[in-house]
Amino acid sequence: MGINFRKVSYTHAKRSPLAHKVVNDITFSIPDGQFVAVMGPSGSGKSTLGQLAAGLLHPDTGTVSVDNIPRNNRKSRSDFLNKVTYVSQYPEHQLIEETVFRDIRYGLRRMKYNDQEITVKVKEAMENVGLGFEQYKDRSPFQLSGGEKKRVVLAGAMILEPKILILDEPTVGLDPLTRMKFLALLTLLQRTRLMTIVFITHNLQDALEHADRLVILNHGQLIYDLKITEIRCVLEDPDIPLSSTPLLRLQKELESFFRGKIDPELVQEYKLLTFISDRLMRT
Ligand SMILES: Nc1ncnc2c1ncn2[C@@H]1O[C@H](COP(=O)(O)OP(=O)(O)OP(=O)(O)O)[C@@H](O)[C@H]1O
Repeated sequence: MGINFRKVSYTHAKRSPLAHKVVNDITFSIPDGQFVAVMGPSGSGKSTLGQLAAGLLHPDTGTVSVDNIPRNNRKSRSDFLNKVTYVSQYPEHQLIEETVFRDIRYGLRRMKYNDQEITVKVKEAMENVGLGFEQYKDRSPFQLSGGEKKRVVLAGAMILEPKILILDEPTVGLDPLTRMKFLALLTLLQRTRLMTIVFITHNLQDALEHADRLVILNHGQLIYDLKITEIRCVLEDPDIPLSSTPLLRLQKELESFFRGKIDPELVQEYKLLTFISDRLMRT
């Protein structure tokens, strides 16, 4: 199940002199519950790939399906769209209501929640992205800063608890603490609710610390598809001038204490943290 791309191509501005193929013959799958980081140079087609995965764009050739439901089937399109939530890198494209509260609850309107339940959910979603409920609920989302707008949109996406969450550069504009908390929340959602996360980013450290897999695009083609554990070996090669992330440095430190006991899989943050807490409990 999960997301499936089969020989997918997409051209923006078709039938115009500016037409160019932005996604070129991509085939790949994302299983349920995987956290995939998508990286690549500016203009390489990451957002377009994200919008194709979310069903917002229709491929020129090839098929995109979610849980075996194809995007191009009229009858099943709403089933496809209900499974996926996309958060644009431009939050103003997704703000619609007059207050923060109403904007965040917008997606819940067709679900069967009473007012009290909605308030609890909105409050929790706002707190998860560092927006104080009382401070922000009645403000206009259009009069917030860029980072605050982004947090409103993220809260509105996460409140829906979609099966698949596609985030286009979600941490840009967030302060470091909110960014860390937000990424930890994503990891928690992935683990506890088996949410599939597609995380488009320019931040290698975020990808290394939170994703299971890194997909790299260039000129609309998928040029690398790597497990994060494989990348770690490269980062540790002294001949390659890449500095290790804090997580990798911490792991190295631990290896000196627990020689031979650190599994390479522990590079995934939650596993490393579980390992550390287990050890602390026993000492
Ligand atoms: N609506 C559009 N009409 C025409 N061209 C577009 C449109 N949207 C994107 N493009 C072009 O398609 C190419 C890929 O854009 P896309 O936004 O997918 O790249 P990206 O990898 O996400 O870039 P960035 O990292 O800068 O956000 C770019 O050359 C862009 O100019």
